[in-house]
Amino acid sequence: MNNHSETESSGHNSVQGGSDNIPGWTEELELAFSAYKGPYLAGRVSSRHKTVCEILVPGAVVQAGISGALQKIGKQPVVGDFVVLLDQPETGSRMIVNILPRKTCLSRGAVGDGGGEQVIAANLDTIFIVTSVGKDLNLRRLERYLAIVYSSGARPVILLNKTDLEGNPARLVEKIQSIAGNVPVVPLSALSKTGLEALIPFLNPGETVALIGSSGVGKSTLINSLLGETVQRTGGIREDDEKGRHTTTVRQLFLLPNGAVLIDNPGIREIQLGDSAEGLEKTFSEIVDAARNCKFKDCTHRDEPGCAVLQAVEEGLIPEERLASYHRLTDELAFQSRKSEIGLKRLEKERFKKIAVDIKKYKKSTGKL
Ligand SMILES: Nc1nc2c(ncn2[C@@H]2O[C@H](COP(=O)(O)OP(=O)(O)OP(=O)(O)O)[C@@H](O)[C@H]2O)c(=O)[nH]1
Ligand SMILES: [Zn+2]
Repeated sequence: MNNHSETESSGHNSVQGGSDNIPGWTEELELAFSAYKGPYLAGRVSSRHKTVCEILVPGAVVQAGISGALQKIGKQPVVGDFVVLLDQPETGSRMIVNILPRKTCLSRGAVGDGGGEQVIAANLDTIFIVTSVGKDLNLRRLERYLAIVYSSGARPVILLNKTDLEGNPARLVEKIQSIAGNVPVVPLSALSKTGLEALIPFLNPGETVALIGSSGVGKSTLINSLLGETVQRTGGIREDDEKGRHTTTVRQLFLLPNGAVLIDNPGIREIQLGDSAEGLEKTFSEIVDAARNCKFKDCTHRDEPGCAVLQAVEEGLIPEERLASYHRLTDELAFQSRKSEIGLKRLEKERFKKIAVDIKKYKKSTGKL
């Protein structure tokens, strides 16, 4: 507990200073944090704004800036991060000075020139991929989401929502299961609150679950149903985001009564395929298995002779559209990594340009020019 100004508690059970410990805190984190002696606090990032983060500390939600040293080395705290705060009672402020080791990491290939990956959220145990009956149901899109989730290290679970609108949900579950391997597929209706009990095994105390899925599939409705109340989703603070646009931010971390944490973050919802090479292999494991028997080691399974994958398609063991989807996603990945490589090269060039200018300045100042 501390005596600084704290965010007012608004009463319901989203994380608003209602928790006596840090949700998701583990013994490993305790150990990592024990290295810090002095006026340090541990906390968890519940939302991220341009320059400040909202942090859950035992019994409160506080705001903290990000230390210059952390920014200098390019370490950016994200939602779900466990962080070390330097408490500065004399100024009444707190500063994030380090990020504790991440267990899992949801990222996307950065857009723009920067290259590299952009981490969106950390320490997610499970990700609910939400889809719904009707026209949102798209196996190819689900494959894409699966690849993303696999590469994050979190466990994927597919939720088929709005089953109240479907006469035969079991048929759809079967269809999804055909591309999902061992990933659980849970039919439910967030609106009529049926089937929610099947989610209990994935909502364990201390575990963190995030939701992804297209707009309109019912993610907000599901969160509300799980929390058993209507959470205010409007009236958030307006603040500049990274692009300098105004966005409405809302509370993004919710604590279930049993101690499970739900994260609903716009950046997570909109995730694109990033650096998911490993994720693709897990998503299309039957293709990877078949590929072991291809004649050429670097077979692309398009038109090579002796391709075991094409053979499996020919024999009807692997659906043609499944291979097409694999090709589409691997092409996309190759394109993105080329793009970020170009971005990195450009960065490098700029860095050298700056060094050259610095040398010039130095020579000038020392009269060597
Ligand atoms: N029939 C039916 N409608 C549902 C169900 N769940 C959600 N809806 C409706 O679907 C619409 C979209 O639901 P939201 O919860 O806002 O969807 P979302 O995924 O949060 O959408 P975004 O915020 O745009 O990403 C709303 O009109 C909901 O009432 C369900 O189980 N059955
Ligand atoms: Zn092949």
